[in-house]
Amino acid sequence: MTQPRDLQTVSIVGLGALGILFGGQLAQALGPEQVRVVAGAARAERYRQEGVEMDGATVPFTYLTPEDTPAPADLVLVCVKFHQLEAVRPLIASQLGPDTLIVSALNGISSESVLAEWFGPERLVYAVAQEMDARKEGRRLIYRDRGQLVIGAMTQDKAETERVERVAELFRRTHFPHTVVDDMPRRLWGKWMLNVGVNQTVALYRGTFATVQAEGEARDTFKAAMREVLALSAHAGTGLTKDDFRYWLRVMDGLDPAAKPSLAQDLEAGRPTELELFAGTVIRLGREYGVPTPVNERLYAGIRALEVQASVSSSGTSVSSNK
Ligand SMILES: NC(=O)C1=CN([C@@H]2O[C@H](COP(=O)(O)OP(=O)(O)OC[C@H]3O[C@@H](n4cnc5c(N)ncnc54)[C@H](OP(=O)(O)O)[C@@H]3O)[C@@H](O)[C@H]2O)C=CC1
Ligand SMILES: CC(C)(CO)C(=O)C(=O)O
Repeated sequence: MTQPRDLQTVSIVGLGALGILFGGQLAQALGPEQVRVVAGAARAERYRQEGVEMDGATVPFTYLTPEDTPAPADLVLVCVKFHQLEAVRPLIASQLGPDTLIVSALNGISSESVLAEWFGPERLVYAVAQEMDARKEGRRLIYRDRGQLVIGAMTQDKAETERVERVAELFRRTHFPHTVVDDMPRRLWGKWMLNVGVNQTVALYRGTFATVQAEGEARDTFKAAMREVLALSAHAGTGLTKDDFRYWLRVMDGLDPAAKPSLAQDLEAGRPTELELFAGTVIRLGREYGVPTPVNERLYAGIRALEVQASVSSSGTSVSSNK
């Protein structure tokens, strides 16, 4: 049997904060021809005209549409928001050859299962994006910390471990910041626990990371929302412990106090948020396992109300474009 070749070409789907952050680092190491950004015709044309900027320079990507894709990619890195996943399904499909792998940088515990259902579980390498504070403003990436992608196998399956190793080899070769872990289900749930706490609390309090880094009501809410995920984890068999809780608290305390998590960025910009991925999922799982989730219910209601306010105040203007 022939071994799949080393990963050489990467297609980025979703050129936002993480797409630029990750794609920019890969393009620097692999060269612009090897790192392609895939989009529909109108978006691709905008990117070709305007480009995107990281660290004060235009990132030299190759921009493709599904129609002008010359050959499949070795790896597709998915960097859209969860509610944009359905719209980019054909873009991802257009990059796939027999051995193409898919990594999802999305937050939450759902995107990989959706992608596995669409494209086959044998393509997936699970990942968690952590320790960055990135946002896209116009064509520019703004960040203080680059963070890293943590990858790992969800099962003991040898084929899955080999897939993880193929991606790890690419990351080592390109000096891409990453860690390979052997407890990926816990990592996925741990990062989700952090997002449930920090993304939602900062959004509700209309603050920054500083809002939850200081002792007080907001930090208490942040921790209480995370504790509900800890309780769910015992039922889901993902084994989050108090040590995980403390680890993710330290990760959050290390973020730029002046920056904001992605959900707060979306709310402020009047864009749809990933609320369903966070409180929406906590509440649903709470009902399933018989675990009370009052803090997430409060966060859900509060953020929904702010979303309605934001869409009313921006009515008449388009809040997001899927073209
Ligand atoms: N920002 C962060 O620091 C972190 C984010 N995450 C997670 O990573 C994921 C991505 O977040 P983030 O990078 O912040 O999101 P952004 O909103 O910055 O980026 C998403 C990008 O997807 C593009 N897009 C939307 N719809 C389409 C479409 N139909 N076709 C092609 N492109 C499309 C948009 O491009 P355009 O701008 O051209 O419209 C947009 O910029 C989320 O799940 C988030 O929770 C995880 C860790 C950290
Ligand atoms: C917590 C954080 C900032 C990751 O570093 C994040 O995941 C987000 O902004 O969605």
